[in-house]
Amino acid sequence: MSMIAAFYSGKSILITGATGFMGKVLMEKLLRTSPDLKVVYILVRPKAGQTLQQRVFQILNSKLFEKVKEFCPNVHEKIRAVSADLNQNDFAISKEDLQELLSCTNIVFHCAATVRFDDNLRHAVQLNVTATQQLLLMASQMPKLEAFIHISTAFANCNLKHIDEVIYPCSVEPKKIIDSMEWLDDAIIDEITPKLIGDRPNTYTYTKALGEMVVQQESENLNIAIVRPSIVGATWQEPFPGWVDNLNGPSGLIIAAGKGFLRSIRATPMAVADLIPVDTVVNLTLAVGWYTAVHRPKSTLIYHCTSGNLNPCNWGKMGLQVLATFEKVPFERAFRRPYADFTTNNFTTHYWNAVSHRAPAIIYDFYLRLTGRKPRMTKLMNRLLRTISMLEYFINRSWEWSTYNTEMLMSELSPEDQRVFNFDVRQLNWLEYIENYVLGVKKYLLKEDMAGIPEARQHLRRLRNIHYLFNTALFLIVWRLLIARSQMARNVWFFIVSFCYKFLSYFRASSTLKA
Ligand SMILES: CCCCCCCCCCCCCCCCCCCCCCCCCCCCCC(=O)SCCNC(=O)CCNC(=O)[C@H](O)C(C)(C)COP(=O)(O)OP(=O)(O)OC[C@H]1O[C@@H](n2cnc3c(N)ncnc32)[C@H](O)[C@@H]1OP(=O)(O)O
Ligand SMILES: NC(=O)C1=CN([C@@H]2O[C@H](COP(=O)(O)OP(=O)(O)OC[C@H]3O[C@@H](n4cnc5c(N)ncnc54)[C@H](OP(=O)(O)O)[C@@H]3O)[C@@H](O)[C@H]2O)C=CC1
Repeated sequence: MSMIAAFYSGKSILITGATGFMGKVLMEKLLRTSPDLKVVYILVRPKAGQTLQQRVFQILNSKLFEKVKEFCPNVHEKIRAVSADLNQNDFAISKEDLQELLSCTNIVFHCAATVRFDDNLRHAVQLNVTATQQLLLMASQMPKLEAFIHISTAFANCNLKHIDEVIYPCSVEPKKIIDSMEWLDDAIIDEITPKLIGDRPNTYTYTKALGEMVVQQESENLNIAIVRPSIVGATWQEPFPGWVDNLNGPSGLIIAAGKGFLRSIRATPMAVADLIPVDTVVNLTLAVGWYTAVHRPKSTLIYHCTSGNLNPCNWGKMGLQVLATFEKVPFERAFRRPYADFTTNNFTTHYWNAVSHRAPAIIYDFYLRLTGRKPRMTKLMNRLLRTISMLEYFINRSWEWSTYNTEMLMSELSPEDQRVFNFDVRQLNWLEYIENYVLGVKKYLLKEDMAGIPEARQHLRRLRNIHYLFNTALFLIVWRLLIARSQMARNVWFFIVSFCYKFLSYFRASSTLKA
């Protein structure tokens, strides 16, 4: 019997961010391994014309939750969606709901965040810092609370090269930042943002670091732990391999490369790609919840959920495996044949952006215009290049994260728990994982059917022929222009023609002699 699964039985668990990528997998695993848990409260905001119930219904009826229904047939009854907006005062939770949450919750998993790299500081602070502070305040009023688990990111301190499982202070106190967001206007906030974030690349990593400081300040009153995942990718094993449902991290780039939009990227092939499967993160998080509640460590423990120091793999190897998988399972209706390469300096990056990204987009838009359709490729390409420029920071550097606490926790688990809540990334076979990841992107993100593979291959053959035809035509045009204008080009041309003629004559004569 798994001790961790048994621990969650009969418990009331509060999850924020349960509609997000990680939150869904966390909820699924909890319900599958501890079907006897009392209730999972999830804080959800109504969104895009959908009511709360519709959002939850959609999640519980998705492919991800198919397996859980075998173990927990009454899964709908176990989930209690509470209307809440973390951007609002007191989360805009009704009095009755708040009362229930305060009096019943045993464990809190705080996953909600804005993970956008381009968010303005005000919004990022509101969600990643102020909301965390408010949630901690709520937690301090929960008499039955056993543990509060905060999900941060391994990149919160990406301005450092070696990162330990400790909280590093930011130069300005979170309280001061929170206060200043209330009275500063947007223009001033935009102006001071670069100064505040300093050598971090974006508001996301900065506000996650501030969020950790807020957690630390509350750690005397509460039993808290922090989990810091690195780049979270598709599932490795559970509930099935390759599940992914958003474009964050590598997923969007896999689509862009598979559809032939992304042809080159400024990345360091030898840099460590610190990817971590989402089910590994969830297993560690649940184990941390158990350990924090049962063993009540004296100080707030931070757990790095990273792969680099235990089972490193670099971007070069991953990129090659992504391309190899496209050969086996091509994506449908590609714009160009998938091929992508790394560039390593400014000049080659600009050159390939112009030649491989912008020029084909302009030509295609010209073709769309000619055929009476609305041009869209240049806009899409500009967006892709903007996205890449924001991810570049993370694919051109390597970090070292120590994992003492994570390894200590692994050794504390029973063999059964090590199996059921496996977060030992040393067992991960990267090539197999990446292949499943690409397949998962095709199936669950692009919703493409495997039956369409022959047609996708046929389409790629057509693209190859168009490519050859285009290159030949381009060569002939350039050559014709050169011959018309340059004596040297004419001389080279006559030399080649006479050489070919002599070669053919010799070949014909020798075959006549042999005959
Ligand atoms: C298995 C990995 C191997 C790599 C495979 C890559 C391709 C293989 C090619 C072959 C080999 C050659 C090269 C290989 C090189 C390796 C490349 C590695 C890439 C991996 C990089 C990952 C780095 C991530 C680092 C994360 C560190 C921190 C981790 C965290 O803690 S947080 C989680 C991460 N957060 C994010 O990823 C958020 C990023 N997104 C944003 O900030 C925003 O969405 C935005 C990118 C700024 C865009 O904002 P916009 O307002 O412009 O638009 P919007 O969000 O509304 O979306 C617009 C359209 O763009 C689509 N889109 C959104 N996000 C992405 C994305 N990440 N990639 C691509 N496209 C994206 C979106 O869907 C919209 O589309 P539309 O609806 O059609 O318009
Ligand atoms: N994905 C990654 O690569 C990594 C993620 N992390 C961390 O993991 C955690 C989860 O990330 P992930 O699942 O990928 O992120 P997602 O963007 O997929 O999910 C974010 C969640 O937060 C919720 N949320 C956002 N704003 C509000 C709001 N105002 N009120 C209520 N809920 C809100 C979203 O709800 P809604 O559905 O309504 O938008 C969603 O459920 C975050 O703390 C992130 O920092 C750490 C390292 C890497």
